[in-house]
Amino acid sequence: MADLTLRDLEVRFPGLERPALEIPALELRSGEQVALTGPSGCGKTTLINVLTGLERVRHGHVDWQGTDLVTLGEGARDRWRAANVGLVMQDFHLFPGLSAIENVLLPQRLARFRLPRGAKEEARRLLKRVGIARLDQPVETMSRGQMQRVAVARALLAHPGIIVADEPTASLDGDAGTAVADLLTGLAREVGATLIVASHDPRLVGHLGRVLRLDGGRLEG
Ligand SMILES: Nc1ncnc2c1ncn2[C@@H]1O[C@H](COP(=O)(O)OP(=O)(O)OP(=O)(O)O)[C@@H](O)[C@H]1O
Repeated sequence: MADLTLRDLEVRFPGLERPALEIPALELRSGEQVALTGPSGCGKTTLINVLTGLERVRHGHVDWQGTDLVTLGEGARDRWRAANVGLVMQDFHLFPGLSAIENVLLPQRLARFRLPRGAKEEARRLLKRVGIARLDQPVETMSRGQMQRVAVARALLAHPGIIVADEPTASLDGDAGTAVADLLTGLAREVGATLIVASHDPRLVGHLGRVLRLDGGRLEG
């Protein structure tokens, strides 16, 4: 579903002497589970933004199964991301005032005129799968671990071939972090999605089949 071929990638930002990212070649197999680690400022978030089409690339190729994100304009990248990528962020990005199930459904509500058939049933199933019992509970009354589990359910609703998480357990304590780490890896495996996780968390990195280390914008090893 989601083979990646990355070539000659170079990302520069104004004010930085060296490229923020410089990766001659990288390949991921469909269904692979990959951790992205490295010291602060090494380029993890930039690489995630490149792989999900959030950051426009001017130099190189970012080819997901024949779709080179470098050739797409912003609108086309947004549509590609909505169809192919489930995102989980460190600080959840949930909407306060909406319930758990409304948060799971929100991206589909915004992307389409009306909810696709079966979306509500799938949202209920996913919330149960991630261990959320009160589907109508307003998210701002939930624990941080519960909030992240709602965000994991939301990321999976459109059945993405690629799941990308940026420090998904960084703001969670012991058991909550372990639960989210187990869910992300277990669910990605269940649906056959490629999983890419930027993380320092050994609870999570230890679960992933492959570890990519960035240092100064370059991959080590
Ligand atoms: N929009 C931008 N403009 C200028 N410099 C940027 C921009 N975004 C990132 N950078 C710089 O690029 C480098 C890589 O940043 P990035 O956020 O990808 O690192 P990171 O590995 O995710 O760090 P952290 O672990 O602290 O989140 C840093 O030197 C950062 O200051």
